[in-house]
Amino acid sequence: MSALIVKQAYIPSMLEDLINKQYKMIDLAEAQGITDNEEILNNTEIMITNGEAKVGKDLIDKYNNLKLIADFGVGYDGIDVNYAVKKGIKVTHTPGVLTDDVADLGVGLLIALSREIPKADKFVKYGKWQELGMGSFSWTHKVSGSRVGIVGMGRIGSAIAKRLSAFDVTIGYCNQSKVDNENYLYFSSLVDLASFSDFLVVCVPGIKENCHLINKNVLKALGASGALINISRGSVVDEEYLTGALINKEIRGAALDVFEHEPYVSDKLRNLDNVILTPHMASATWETRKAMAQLVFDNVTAFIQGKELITPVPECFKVK
Ligand SMILES: NC(=O)c1ccc[n+]([C@@H]2O[C@H](COP(=O)([O-])OP(=O)(O)OC[C@H]3O[C@@H](n4cnc5c(N)ncnc54)[C@H](O)[C@@H]3O)[C@@H](O)[C@H]2O)c1
Ligand SMILES: O=C(O)[C@H](O)[C@H](O)COP(=O)(O)O
Repeated sequence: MSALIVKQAYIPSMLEDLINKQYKMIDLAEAQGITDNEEILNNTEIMITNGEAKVGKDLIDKYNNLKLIADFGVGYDGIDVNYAVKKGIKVTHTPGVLTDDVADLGVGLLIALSREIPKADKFVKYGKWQELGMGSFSWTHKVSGSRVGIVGMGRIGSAIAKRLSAFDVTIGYCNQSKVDNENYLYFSSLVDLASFSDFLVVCVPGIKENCHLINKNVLKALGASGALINISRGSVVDEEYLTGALINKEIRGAALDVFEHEPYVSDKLRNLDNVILTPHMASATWETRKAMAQLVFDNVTAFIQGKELITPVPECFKVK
């Protein structure tokens, strides 16, 4: 008999279909992933979840026979990976297959923010151009040749740097280690990187250590001509301070795909016109979601067949 699988949190139906075709999966997502059913708690070997869903010690301890937690997503900040690994439970995620999409959106947001594309679109659609005439839309800011600071030069950060290099920008970055590219300027201080940057693009994981990494000091250093782009995790940015900084024009603007209390976004932030807000959709294309679903399925299958896992969460860098 195949291993018992629980669906702990939201995953797309294409992944459910893949799993259900071959295995038996119990849907606990609607009950917020919690059950008291002894049979499920004693027999579940595989949990499928997403990286933001809370899979902490208490939940892990409820399962007596859990062997694999398969995360639909590259980020695994919701999962207590250290505790799972201590208990001999393996964790997999979906790195790589979503890198292009997240980088594409990051670059798209940067350009849309700087050239004020959403505002310009509304200006034409709502008849303002016809009403006010030629030259009535205010000038925007240039992207080509600017200075871009990447916070976290991993898979996604590097893909953003590569794309932006075609715009002749100067790339600076902070990372846990220097990368092998002499064209990129390494900064050991995030405040110095922010001072250097016209655009600061956040690409680090939402681990505890990175909570409010982008804080008052960093935003002050970014300054009135600087803009923030965040496509990583909402927890990395002090959203309350950022909102004030945007209101007071301490920074020029922000483009955010992720928020501290998703899906809640404060009225203050939503009402600003120097922000672009998207609903955590950086990896949400049909093509990428299909590849992510397949990778979760392949990891589950490798586990069931006793083969090496395809994309285990790296042992060297765990959420504490
Ligand atoms: N918006 C979305 O839908 C979406 C989609 C995919 C990924 N993400 C987020 O993007 C994150 C990055 O993904 P990735 O595949 O590039 O991961 P990655 O592990 O390849 O890269 C992360 C990089 O951040 C660096 N880093 C970590 N903490 C740092 C710090 N304090 N200062 C400087 N550098 C630091 C690491 O050295 C690493 O190079 C994920 O963890 C996830 O949270 C968001
Ligand atoms: O970490 C990730 O991979 C992303 O945040 C993930 O792709 C987003 O998934 P969602 O929250 O849209 O289900």
